[in-house]
Amino acid sequence: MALQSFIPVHPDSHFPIQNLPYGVFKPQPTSTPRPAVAIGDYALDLYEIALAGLFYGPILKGSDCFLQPNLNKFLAMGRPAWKEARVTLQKLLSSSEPALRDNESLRQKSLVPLSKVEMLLPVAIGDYTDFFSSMHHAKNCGTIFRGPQNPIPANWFHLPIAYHGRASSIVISGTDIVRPRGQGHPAGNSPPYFGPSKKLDFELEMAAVVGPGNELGKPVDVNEAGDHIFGLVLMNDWSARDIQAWEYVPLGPFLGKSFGTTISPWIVTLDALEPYACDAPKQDPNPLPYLAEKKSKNYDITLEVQIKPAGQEDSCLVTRSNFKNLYWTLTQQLAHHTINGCNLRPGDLLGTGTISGPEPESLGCLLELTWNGTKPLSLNGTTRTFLEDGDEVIFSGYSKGNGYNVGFGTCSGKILPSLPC
Ligand SMILES: O=C(O)/C=C/C(=O)CC(=O)CC(=O)O
Ligand SMILES: [Ca+2]
Ligand SMILES: [Mg+2]
Repeated sequence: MALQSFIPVHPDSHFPIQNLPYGVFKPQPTSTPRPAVAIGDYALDLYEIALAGLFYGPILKGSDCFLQPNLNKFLAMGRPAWKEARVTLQKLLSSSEPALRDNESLRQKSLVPLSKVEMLLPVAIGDYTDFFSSMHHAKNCGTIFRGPQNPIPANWFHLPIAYHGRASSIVISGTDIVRPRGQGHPAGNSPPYFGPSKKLDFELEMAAVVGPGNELGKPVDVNEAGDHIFGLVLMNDWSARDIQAWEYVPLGPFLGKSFGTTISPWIVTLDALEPYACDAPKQDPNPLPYLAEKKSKNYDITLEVQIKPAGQEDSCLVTRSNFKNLYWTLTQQLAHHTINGCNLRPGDLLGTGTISGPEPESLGCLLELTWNGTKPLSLNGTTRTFLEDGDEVIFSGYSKGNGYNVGFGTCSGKILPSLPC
């Protein structure tokens, strides 16, 4: 019999007791931010649980890590603390445990309906890096941007390629995105144009939230890199393809990406995802020893993108992919990031890169789905090449258990018109 909570959880919910993802919320507009885990339709306020003395384990007893306005302090404590918290919270919320179940005043204080809370960024993100780890995405983008001869760069099979993103413009799901303005790729010999992007896109990604991190000059071993990853969120690396195509040579993405990146509010821990671990694809050629792992692991997480055009009641599914499509693993990404001595810090965000699968219905962005705007998609009676003002893009992700989902909720954002030129 599966573990059950005393709080009723619908079988379609993303937040059963097997999940317990971490977020930060405000119970009321004037309250200070508080760490929480999601359970069914509620946020369990960890500030109240800590004040009530219910974290009784040797690491978390008396700790102020849940009295903070973000999760950075808890993340810095590492996997032993994360495991202890999970054991404590699964016990506290289980149907057989009276401590919270039978304490009405604590239940009133600590269980807040999700429909009433404002979710915030769960961590203070010091640095954000975005990888490029799906081979299907690399091949399609290479073909579109550089032509069909050698679409995948020679270095791609030897190292997880990445660019440094902009942490300041990472926003929480539900935040509107203003269409960026910029210089667009000129056609033929004409000069570049300036104006609102005409090729605004989403990128279906996930991102790893870094735990303890490493000291400057001390790389993380690839076989220990898992202990440096607290969990995963959904991420939309919004991309202006016309700006990107013109600016990216030779230093990579800049203003075509840095106007906004959206993440989902609940961090699903690697411990909750462990039952969905699967083998990563075989790598050929073998990576260099510092990237060769004893066990190369992905996760079976279904990922979906819906677009809801302005004024329409219903959203329309535009793609369905899976995290297991990634070629470079999270642990290889993290080890590679530190191999030169670069230090990662608690709360840093590592995007996986766009997660495209092999099938035409599993491509992770409109650049690929519409082949750079040449093959429009049909959407509930209308069509799309790139995003239009008023479009809302909604990502969701989940792993299916026996009678429940370990899910990520949604990651959404709506496009607002650009500023006047
Ligand atoms: O092929 C290129 O030049 C770049 C493609 C991307 O947009 C890269 C990116 O953001 C990484 C990714 O999402 O996979
Ligand atoms: Ca990206
Ligand atoms: Mg971005």
